[in-house]
Amino acid sequence: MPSPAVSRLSSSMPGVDGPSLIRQLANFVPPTQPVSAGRQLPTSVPLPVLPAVEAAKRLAAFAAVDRHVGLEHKFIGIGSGSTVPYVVDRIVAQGPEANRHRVFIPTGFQSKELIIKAHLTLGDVDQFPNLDVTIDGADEVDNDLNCIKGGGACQLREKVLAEAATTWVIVADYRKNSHVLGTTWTQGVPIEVAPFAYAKVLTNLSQLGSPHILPNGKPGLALRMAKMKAGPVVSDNGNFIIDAPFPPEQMKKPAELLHQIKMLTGVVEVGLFCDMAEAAYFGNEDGTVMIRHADGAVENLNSVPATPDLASALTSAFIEDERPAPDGKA
Ligand SMILES: O=C(CO)[C@H](O)[C@H](O)COP(=O)(O)O
Repeated sequence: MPSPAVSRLSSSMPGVDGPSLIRQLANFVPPTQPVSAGRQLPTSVPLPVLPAVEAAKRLAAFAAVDRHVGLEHKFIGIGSGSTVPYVVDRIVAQGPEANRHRVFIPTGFQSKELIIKAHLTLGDVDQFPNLDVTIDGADEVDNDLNCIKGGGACQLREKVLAEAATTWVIVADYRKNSHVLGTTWTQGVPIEVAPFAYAKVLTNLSQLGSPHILPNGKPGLALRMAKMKAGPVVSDNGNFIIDAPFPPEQMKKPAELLHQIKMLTGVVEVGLFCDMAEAAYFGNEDGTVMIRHADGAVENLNSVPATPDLASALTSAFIEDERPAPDGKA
């Protein structure tokens, strides 16, 4: 349902319906404040229209920053992936004054570069082990906000920064919103392993139930190989990555599976993040954002403000509570 503002606008523009206007608004990049000694983004010209998935990522990131990065937040974890650059853009748009006394902690090489290029202050988690908030992407998120992460091989640092933060928030596009992990992210649970132990861990994972060939005939359990380099992917920590798919019966209990895998000697970290997220923000194709909270509540935002409003954050269009009724009836 379009917000009142969108309805008013679309009724004054013949031939423009609410959903299409929402889509256009979703593609509008807001004017931003120049950052001292940093890059200066356009102040009035919208950037080129993004493909729907990119626009959805941007909406999710903007909404999450507006809600979770306030003036009082000084130590901020920045995750990895293709959604996170929009998180940094929105933080930069809060202006130099908001960012002057903040320190940003990256989950890997990519986010370190983002922080440096945005002229934000870079720190590391060994200097700042207590973060106010970390915002990160995810490869898939289930009903209980458990996630698969590590598509970019960053899960070790990502989990450290998730645990170090008072609040851990996920930003993603609509394709990541799932009921059972492994439904859309089918290549398996990313597992970081000590290089010399990889063959032993592969054997262990096979014994745990990860198939070498999937039921559809595609390759299953495997050491992740690099695309533009001969040999395996090497993580920012100098380790290898194994991708281990498991049948739905095991993926339905991600915490149990996480503990089983983590107990294998040679495993450094597992890309299953269970019971950690406070909220997941999913940008949708129609320009709306769905927020799923850890307690089961679901909010739908019909729009995201063009510029960050540090005082009042977002306006919730409406709130649906999807928690089961106390008597157990739907
Ligand atoms: O876990 C990750 C990297 O290890 C990323 O957060 C995950 O792959 C999501 O990335 P994107 O925002 O590109 O979908």
